[in-house]
Amino acid sequence: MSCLELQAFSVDFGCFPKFRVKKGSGMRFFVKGSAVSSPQSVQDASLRMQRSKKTVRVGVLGASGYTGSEIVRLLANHPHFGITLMTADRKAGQSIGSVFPHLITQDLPDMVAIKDADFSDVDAVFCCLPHGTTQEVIKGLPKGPKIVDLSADFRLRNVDEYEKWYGQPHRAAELQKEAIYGLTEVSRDEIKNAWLVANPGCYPTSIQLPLVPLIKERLISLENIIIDAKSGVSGAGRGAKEANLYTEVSEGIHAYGITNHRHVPEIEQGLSDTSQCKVTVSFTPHLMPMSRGMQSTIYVEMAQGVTIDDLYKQLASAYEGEEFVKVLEKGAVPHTRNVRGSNYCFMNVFPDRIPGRAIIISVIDNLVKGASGQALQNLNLMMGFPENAGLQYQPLFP
Ligand SMILES: NC(=O)C1=CN([C@@H]2O[C@H](COP(=O)(O)OP(=O)(O)OC[C@H]3O[C@@H](n4cnc5c(N)ncnc54)[C@H](OP(=O)(O)O)[C@@H]3O)[C@@H](O)[C@H]2O)C=CC1
Ligand SMILES: CC(=O)N[C@@H](CCC(=O)OP(=O)(O)O)C(=O)O
Repeated sequence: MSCLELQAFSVDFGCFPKFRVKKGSGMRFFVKGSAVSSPQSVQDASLRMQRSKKTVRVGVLGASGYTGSEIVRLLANHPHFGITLMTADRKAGQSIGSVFPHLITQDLPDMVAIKDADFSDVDAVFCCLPHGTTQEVIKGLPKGPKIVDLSADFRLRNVDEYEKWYGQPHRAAELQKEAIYGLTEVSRDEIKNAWLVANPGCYPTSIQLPLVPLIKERLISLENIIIDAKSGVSGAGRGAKEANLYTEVSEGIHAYGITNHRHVPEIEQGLSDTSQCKVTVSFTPHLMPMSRGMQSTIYVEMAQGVTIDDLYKQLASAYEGEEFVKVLEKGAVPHTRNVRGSNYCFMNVFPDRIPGRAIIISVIDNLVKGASGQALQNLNLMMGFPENAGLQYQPLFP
């Protein structure tokens, strides 16, 4: 079968992706990116795709990492998004199943290096790369695909702040102006019209979701906000680091980034935008001996005359009708284990024993609502699909 015949064959089946002959690898047939041995199996795979009715071609950059693989897991049940491109760095050339055996049943293209990626076959991209690398990669992409960037590279509007906190100059300052900060429940309308969304960090997501509605209604003081936050180790990514060895993180917890964690400016940017004046916070993250999960315990002063009931009512009304943010019944304590593997944020507010103060607890799965789940929520909006498409996973328990 010639290339032309192949193309005609693909048009007959009227589905994506088009059959491609992999560059430099001789004549092989590729359907949904995976090598197949004969036109008959091409036909079978094509029919499978047609039956799946997926219409949006998605690229996952950094599929061999934790957030990238979580995107792959979530998209397995997505009604409209199908993966046509996956990239890796050290693991380029490998299949997703060989790098992540829990994904072995996924019929997907092998991962390629970004320099070998064919972006003509994608309508949307999830960029799951380390910050710094991301700016260069996104700057170099062809115009067209919508992009959700999971890294921190486009989150801070002020590029000088980026340089200060990330220790390197911003290398795509012109694109920064076009990026929309993607805290879905807060910026839904802007996200719908964006082409580049900066997905929030995991800590900033768990912190801003409860604080934004309270600050908006001026129910808490903007001073003395104290945040004690805890993260599972997957928050640090899959790359091997001595500090993340089992022996270093098990059977104990420790604080890190005290007074200088790079999520501080992101949290302060979001809270200052809400209040229209400069908000500063005390933020201390901790590493917990668990693979995923995040809790933020936030200590605030209530505004003059405000009661704990006012805070509770405001949170309940702000998130009434929201599928992924739940204010628990009064007195119920949010647990990270109750949101594991899901896109939920559970929160609640408690009176402190010191009059006038309140304690807010917010939990998420750092890899889902804190990263890939929220990223998918955002891309659903950007592509005009229901926000919950592919995200209706119940939490894993135990
Ligand atoms: N983990 C989390 O909970 C959260 C992470 N994030 C952010 O999401 C992004 C991804 O994080 P995560 O998945 O945890 O990270 P991982 O370290 O697990 O994965 C990083 C991915 O990027 C690839 N990669 C690394 N360096 C390069 C490079 N120079 N060029 C091209 N590809 C490269 C890796 O490929 P290979 O493995 O093949 O070398 C891998 O696929 C980061 O910016 C992170 O800060 C955001 C919110 C939460
Ligand atoms: C446990 C752990 O190390 N967590 C990471 C934060 C998670 C994350 O990846 O945040 P960004 O998207 O902003 O990079 C950290 O503290 O740097």
